[in-house]
Amino acid sequence: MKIKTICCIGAGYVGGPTMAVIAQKCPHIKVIVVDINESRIAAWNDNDLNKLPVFEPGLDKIVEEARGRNLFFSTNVDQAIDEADMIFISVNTPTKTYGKGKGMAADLKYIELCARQIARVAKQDKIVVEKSTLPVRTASAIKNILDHTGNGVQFQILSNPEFLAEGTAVEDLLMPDRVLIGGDTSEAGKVAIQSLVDVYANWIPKERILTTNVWSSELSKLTANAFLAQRVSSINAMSVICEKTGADIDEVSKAIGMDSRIGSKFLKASVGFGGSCFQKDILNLVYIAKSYGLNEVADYWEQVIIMNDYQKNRFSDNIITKLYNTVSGKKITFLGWAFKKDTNDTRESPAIKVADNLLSEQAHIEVYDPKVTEERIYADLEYLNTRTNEENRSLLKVQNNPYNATQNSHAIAVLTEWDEFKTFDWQKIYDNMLKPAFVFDGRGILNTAELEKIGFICYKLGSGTRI
Ligand SMILES: NC(=O)c1ccc[n+]([C@@H]2O[C@H](COP(=O)([O-])OP(=O)(O)OC[C@H]3O[C@@H](n4cnc5c(N)ncnc54)[C@H](O)[C@@H]3O)[C@@H](O)[C@H]2O)c1
Ligand SMILES: O=c1ccn([C@@H]2O[C@H](COP(=O)(O)OP(=O)(O)O[C@H]3O[C@H](CO)[C@@H](O)[C@H](O)[C@H]3O)[C@@H](O)[C@H]2O)c(=O)[nH]1
Repeated sequence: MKIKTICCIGAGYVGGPTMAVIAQKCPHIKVIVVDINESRIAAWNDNDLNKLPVFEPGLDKIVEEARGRNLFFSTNVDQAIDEADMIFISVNTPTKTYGKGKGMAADLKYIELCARQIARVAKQDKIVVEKSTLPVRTASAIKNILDHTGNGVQFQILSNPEFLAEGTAVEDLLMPDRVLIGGDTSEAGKVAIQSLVDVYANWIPKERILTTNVWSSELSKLTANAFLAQRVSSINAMSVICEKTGADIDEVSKAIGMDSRIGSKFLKASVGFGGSCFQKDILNLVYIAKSYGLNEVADYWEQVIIMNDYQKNRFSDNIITKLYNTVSGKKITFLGWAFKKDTNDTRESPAIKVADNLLSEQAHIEVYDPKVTEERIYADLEYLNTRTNEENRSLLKVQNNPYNATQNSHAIAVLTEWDEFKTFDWQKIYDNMLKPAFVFDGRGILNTAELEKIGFICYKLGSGTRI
């Protein structure tokens, strides 16, 4: 079946960039991205490309090229469903915050709402593609809803998990390591799989398009994230041993990463992993394992999260200890709030937990992040519910200039690895700080030897006493 019109429900960090790239690479396909969030859609349609709701290097150019030609953003979900031959579901699947599975299972209510809406609206056969990350076997629930509440039309369900990482979304979409498509093994299922293969084949070499059964595809997404997060927790577990022994985590990473069986990627020690996916997906995996009675498997994966929490708390504890066991009334500057560089996304960013810990010790924090807005930072703190909004606003200030943010500070904490931090005038920063001036590099990006020459007292995560 040749696809003429695609609809994507959910214009977020995945739906927006993914559909923009499909539209750019497939000018013969009309792509309509819909969302119930009106302000988000308005931002996707804004003439000022700096106002796109997702910041990703290179995305503005792609949107500029395709928008209005064959890429459209709209709030009219029904119309887009009706028009499309293929519907991607790319809505959020956060961790449940209520009821059974609270704090562990994925909340599938938005997925179910989409399925019910598709069933109600569709008057012709459709291919429904799971783009959201979902627990294994969700496709059967979607199929059930579609078949029982639909208008008698035929639906094929495909799983096509997204592997893009934020900050490199465009690159990842243009040249993915692989595209994974899972579908039914029936004849109709094979036709549906081929239709989606044909879409991607417009720019992706065929050998990189992998097809599997639907359950393998769903489970591969959770598995990939669990393995990636496990590597970060593993290297972070070694970082504390480095600090105790005088080994250096960057040297250890390089030494083990050159072993081709291990590989060099995802071995950068940090203040902890963040982002909307790793924690959510591992908790989901742990929940799935427990639901099958596989407690040892659940405990194994849960340890990845426990280690990550330890790393964030250890970082704030260390700041308190080094600042003579009290940060009360002291100004600490945060460089970075985003969960990684080159994104404005702050979901599960380690900066949030580190800030919360320090604010509970009555520290005064000033934050500088080149892309994250002030409202976002306050919203992140408010969500924790540790103290009132007014208290957060009086203890934490947001600055749009790093030199103002560091003025009269006792200490600087690097929470995100933004490249520009390396290019600051560190002498000027030092001159305007209180002494002794401390730097806590939670991302291992600064040249601590140079900073020490200036006079800073440096803590670099994973770097022990120098012999
Ligand atoms: N963020 C990533 O880097 C990433 C990467 C791979 C996979 N994923 C997965 O992709 C999915 C989406 O993630 P995201 O980061 O894009 O989320 P997001 O929160 O940025 O976007 C989801 C969008 O869906 C919209 N939505 C929810 N219910 C809707 C409905 N019924 N009708 C129309 N719109 C609706 C929301 O308003 C929101 O704008 C999740 O399952 C996530 O795990 C995310
Ligand atoms: O060596 C490393 C690599 C990453 N991180 C941290 O780990 C987190 C996640 O980083 P990354 O995986 O690069 O970004 P995400 O956008 O969260 O992407 C992950 O999650 C997505 C959502 O499921 C998947 O699609 C991607 O394949 C997967 O990499 C960030 O806080 C990073 O700073 C480290 O601390 N050290």
